[in-house]
Amino acid sequence: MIGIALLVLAITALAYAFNWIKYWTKYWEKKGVKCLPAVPIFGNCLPMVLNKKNVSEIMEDIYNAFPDEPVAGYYEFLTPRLLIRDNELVQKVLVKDFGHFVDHGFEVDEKKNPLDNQLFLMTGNKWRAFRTKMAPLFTSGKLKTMYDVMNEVGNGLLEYMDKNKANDIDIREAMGLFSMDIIGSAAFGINPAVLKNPDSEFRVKGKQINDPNWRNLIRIWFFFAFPKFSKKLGFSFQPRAVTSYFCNIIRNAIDYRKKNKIQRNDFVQMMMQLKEKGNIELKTLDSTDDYLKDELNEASTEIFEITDDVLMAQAQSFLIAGFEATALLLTYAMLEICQKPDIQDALRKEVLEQVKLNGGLTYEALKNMKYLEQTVKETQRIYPLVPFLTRVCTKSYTLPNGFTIEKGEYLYIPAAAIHMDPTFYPDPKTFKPERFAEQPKPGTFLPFGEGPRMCIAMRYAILVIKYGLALFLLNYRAKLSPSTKLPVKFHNRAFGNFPTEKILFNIEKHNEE
Ligand code: HEM
Repeated sequence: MIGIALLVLAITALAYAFNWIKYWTKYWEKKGVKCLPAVPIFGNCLPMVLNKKNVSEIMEDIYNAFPDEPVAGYYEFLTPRLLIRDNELVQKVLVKDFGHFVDHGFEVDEKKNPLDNQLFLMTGNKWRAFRTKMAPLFTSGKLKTMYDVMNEVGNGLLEYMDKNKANDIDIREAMGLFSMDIIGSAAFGINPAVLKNPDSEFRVKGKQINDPNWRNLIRIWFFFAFPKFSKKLGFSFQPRAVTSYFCNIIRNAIDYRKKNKIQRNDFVQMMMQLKEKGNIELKTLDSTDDYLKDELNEASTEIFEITDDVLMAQAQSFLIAGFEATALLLTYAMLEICQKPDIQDALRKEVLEQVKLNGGLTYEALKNMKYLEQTVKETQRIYPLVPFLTRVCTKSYTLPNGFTIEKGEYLYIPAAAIHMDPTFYPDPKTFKPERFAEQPKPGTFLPFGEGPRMCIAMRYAILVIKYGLALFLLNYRAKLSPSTKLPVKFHNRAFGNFPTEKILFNIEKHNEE
């Protein structure tokens, strides 16, 4: 008898689950939004799970399937997301009508995981208050001060290259070490010196953060696929063991400065100053913050407490963001210029000219390197490290065609697919830095996002990348090692563009040619 009851219960539960899944995989069809067929449970992500396609390719398929639609439907496993296709609509969502799409749409439990209390994951007015206070870290004045420290790390990169020049050099490894030393020294005054000690614990832990192992993959999949459920499960956005290691290092740096009364114009200093204030009052905006100008009208007197935890969350997220993103971009830029000697020559010519005009590889010299800047942009177009932007609708919004995006619906902006659209970038697969001699159309170039929520550290990242490339080109010529497997393949199961194999190159010092 009990057996039969259990069987009936199980069948009923299965029927409910099946109906629920069916309901969700028809979400967009019911709203009249076109989409490619979705598989129960996996939505449109089955090719990613089966290691057949990465997320950029899946989104590109949907983007290309509906060329006349402003939006298309996408299912991230069981979560329906709206893909914004039309570039004018992209611009509205990110900039003009930002007030309807303020948040990134990740669900975190800050009480369980205090380190998730970071700017990228913050929402609403709290985000606005912290963004306003943190933006001044990246003004030209601050970047110039950081640049002096970067120059010291540059010597470390040259020593590393000299030491390894007889062998194949793993570009990602070299650029990863360089990026770590730069962010550690320039923003935190830590000097990890990983270029000298590539096997140090600092480097090993740093590498673990984005390692596409199963544990990391499942945690991140959950965040994207089941945002509310992952919050209930208390998942942390970053691997906890690694983040607590970096928190300890930052805490020690702060204590050391306090004890020895050391002052530096960097991120740690700004954190210490904020902490002394005790809270942030959200009334108006700093004049140095150029991203939030549209929002200036809204005066408010909300007060946000600045706890140790909230500062530590910002600090460790900055440190971690500084490790990998800049390193990968440098890697892909090198990959392209290694294969195109004419571009490499033109870049070196510009670097030499500017160094001569400015009396060295100065901040001003870098600012004037326009072809180098175009090369960085073209690299980001082809290899956007964040292949799609996320938003959640925070206030319902009606499109010109009458379709309404409801509050709480999740949105994706398929940056990688837009970057490969021949309407905006003719011959999109070919690497042509000159195409950026003209400004791209609004809403078509999104490597750092756009609008008030765009990458806060964009100018810092571009500075590091330009500096790393210029310094390298000034001293070395590079070509790909015959051991590098082309075309470079990317991890299908990760949410960023991570190469699956080493990209190796060989270098020659210019004065030795
Ligand atoms: C090449 C390097 C980098 C790339 C390509 C990149 C890209 C991005 C993108 C696409 C976003 C989301 C923008 C949006 O939703 O519109 C973002 C946000 C953010 N990035 Fe970066 N980033 C880079 C480096 C960095 C670095 C070095 C830091 C810290 C030092 C950093 C800190 C942040 C923060 C805090 C946010 C959240 C901003 C907010 O929500 O207000 N990024 N970044």
